Amino acid sequence: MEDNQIASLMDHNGTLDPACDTQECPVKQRCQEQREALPREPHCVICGRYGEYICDQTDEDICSIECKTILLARHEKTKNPRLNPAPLVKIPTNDECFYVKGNNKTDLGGLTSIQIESLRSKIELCIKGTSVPAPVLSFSSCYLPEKLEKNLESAGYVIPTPVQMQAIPAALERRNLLVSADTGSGKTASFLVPVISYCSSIRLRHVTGQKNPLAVVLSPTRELCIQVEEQAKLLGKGLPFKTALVVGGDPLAGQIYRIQNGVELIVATPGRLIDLLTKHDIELSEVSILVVDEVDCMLQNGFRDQVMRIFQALSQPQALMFSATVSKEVERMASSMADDLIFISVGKPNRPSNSVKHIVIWVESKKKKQKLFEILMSKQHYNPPVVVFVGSRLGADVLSEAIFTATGIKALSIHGEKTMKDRREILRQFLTGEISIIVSTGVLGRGIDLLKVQQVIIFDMPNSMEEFIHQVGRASRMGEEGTAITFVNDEDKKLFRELVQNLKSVGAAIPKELANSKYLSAYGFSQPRKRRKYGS
Ligand SMILES: Nc1ncnc2c1ncn2[C@@H]1O[C@H](COP(=O)(O)OP(=O)(O)OP(=O)(O)O)[C@@H](O)[C@H]1O
Repeated sequence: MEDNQIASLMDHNGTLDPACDTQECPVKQRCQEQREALPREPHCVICGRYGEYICDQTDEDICSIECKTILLARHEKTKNPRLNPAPLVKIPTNDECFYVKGNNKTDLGGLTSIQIESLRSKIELCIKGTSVPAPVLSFSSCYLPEKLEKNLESAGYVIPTPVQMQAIPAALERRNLLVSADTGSGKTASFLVPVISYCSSIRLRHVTGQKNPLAVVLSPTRELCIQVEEQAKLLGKGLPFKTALVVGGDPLAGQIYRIQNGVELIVATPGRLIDLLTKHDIELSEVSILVVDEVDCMLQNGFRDQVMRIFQALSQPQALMFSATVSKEVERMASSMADDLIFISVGKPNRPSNSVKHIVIWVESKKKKQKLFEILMSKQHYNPPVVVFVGSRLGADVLSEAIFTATGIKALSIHGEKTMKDRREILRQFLTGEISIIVSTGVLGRGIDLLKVQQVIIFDMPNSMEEFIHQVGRASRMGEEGTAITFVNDEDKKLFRELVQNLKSVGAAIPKELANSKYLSAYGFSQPRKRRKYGS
């Protein structure tokens, strides 16, 4: 090894190697020679192994000369993106043939920095953070395991969506991310692709030993967890990638058994995961990625303490945080949780989806049912399958029965009081077209990919504009057109200001009762003042 290479690597104690005070232990040349990091030890910023050394030029933790070279090349590339990507390295595997460049790094796809900026602006990508990798135009530029690429293709994912173009390469570089993108824009695969890629590459490198979980996805509802786990299974098919679902309602024993038999990913609701960790011996010390889906909801009172407990129980995992609605407050909390965070936002943040046609109807509470029945019986306005959102569990049960009695259309209700078995069965019937109307509380409001939903009816306005945006988002996935019909009256006055702003931003008509409401100005929204002329 060159003297200057040795001199340019420092271990964390300021000596050459922490394992011995003498210079007998040579500096590790190759990343494969380095061991995995133990809890609370530094991680190599390139490959995630034990970050035994500090790079003298960047002050970052690295495990070997090899990773230092990649790190410096990466810095160089950010300064000069025209440089050629490093050559491909083929690594031998068991049943899986997959290629990595360096250590699963993405390349710049030959794009110049001007092209990168122009691409970002075309797909309305807004980035905050340092050394952000370039977006990719295809999944193949990410050097994913071959089988993962095939699975993406089989799932119909031909090209990445805008959020995937930027979030996947950044996550593959093991960066902490906060991502805000429209409902239905493909955020789930934005985190699952890097998770599956990371987990399977670790397993392919270390074929023996205990298979402790390597990644955790936290989601607020059981339905969402089920959906994420199903998508993870689909995309991870044929790879060394097993999943465990940890949610309330399903027997705990089965969940523990599955984890103890070796899984790569746990998809969990926070409460149930804490339950599992406190009462049972589940080893999470190897978890290197924590995904917090619906992060705005997860950092609110109620979930925040649980999420923070899980985060602190892990050893400095890479944090990937996603939602369609990310406020400044969430941005601040996320930055305090994760170092050197990249904030990616796609499109106009915190706005209802543009692909949804909005119809807002002013209707007094006691007339809402009648109005709903009229819509459901009108050939022109009823566009099944439909999700009707209401504010309470009882309301959901009562309304679903009333719909059947008044219109003859079978409707089922779904809410947190129903058993997991019932909730699964109702979703199954809905997805297979056996029933065309679901009346739901907020449980289906977030994330659930009700693929064929054409119409959402917001019967009761939710408590916040964020929830409204998520509920409306169920009507349109991947830019397909859908309709959201919202009932509004004076009982929703607290949301008038934000509602009007949001509706204006997507060009929706505003009912005159809402536009002229005294509560608009009472809650701080007023018409622009006429300019007064001075001096005449
Ligand atoms: N690259 C892609 N090509 C084609 N379809 C895709 C692609 N990525 C995702 N999809 C599909 O788009 C739909 C919406 O994706 P997804 O559920 O991940 O949206 P989301 O952004 O998480 O929405 P929400 O905020 O509502 O949770 C899904 O049916 C998914 O299978």
